[in-house]
Amino acid sequence: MTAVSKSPRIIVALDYASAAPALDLISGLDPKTCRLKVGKEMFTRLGPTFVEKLVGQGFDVFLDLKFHDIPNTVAAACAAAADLGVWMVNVHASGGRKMMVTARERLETLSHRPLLIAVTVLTSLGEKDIAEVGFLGAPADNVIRLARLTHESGLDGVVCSPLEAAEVRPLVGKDFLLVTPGVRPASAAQDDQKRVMTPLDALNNGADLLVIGRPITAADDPQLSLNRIQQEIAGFPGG
Ligand SMILES: O=c1ccn([C@@H]2O[C@H](COP(=O)(O)O)[C@@H](O)[C@H]2O)c(=O)[nH]1
Repeated sequence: MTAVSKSPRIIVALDYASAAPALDLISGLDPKTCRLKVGKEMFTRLGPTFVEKLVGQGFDVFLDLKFHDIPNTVAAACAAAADLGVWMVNVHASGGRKMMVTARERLETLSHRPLLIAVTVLTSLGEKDIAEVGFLGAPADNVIRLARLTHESGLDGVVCSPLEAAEVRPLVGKDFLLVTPGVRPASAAQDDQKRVMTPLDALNNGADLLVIGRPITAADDPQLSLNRIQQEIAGFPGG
């Protein structure tokens, strides 16, 4: 497992329909004070060139494409992501041990090896949702099971909700990254997220990195909204 700096703790999820508003926001950001996430929407619209542009500006870029396929396909996709110079990539833990191990081993052959993490249970899913797709138990039970599997597979961390961070932490040690979307300042709308916590509560509960999108990107003044979140966590080590 690669030791990683947990600071800056905020990863801004750039979920925009075009490059212009994203670049407008980024123009006021400092790579030393926040990281960026490119997800399915922007990657599908703008492709690898957009990702390389952000990397070229000095940002740690989390390419959040949540690969889920047979081991060979996922490993090749992770290697393609690594070629873009990104800081972190992810897969779905439910793709299984062989898939995660194959992806990790493939990345280990490369000169630039991004961090590799796995999604446990999407933060938009609640108890009823996961029962409907056939998962037994509460969301936290499934997060714990998949976090253990991810840890055993030698990955660098997991995506989970901040609600589960305290239960997962003792099972995986301090260096295993807990990357948490489902983060909402107290005044923000919950949107389609079901398992949420405020930024400061998330860190106090054991989250390492906070993925925050709409509370920043959909705000009237995104920069102000980000500044407020940064102030909220400023007293937390590395915040
Ligand atoms: O379980 C997950 C995994 C990924 N995400 C992604 O994080 C951001 C959250 O955006 P908000 O606007 O702050 O809700 C988004 O890009 C998701 O694709 C997640 O929310 N939950």
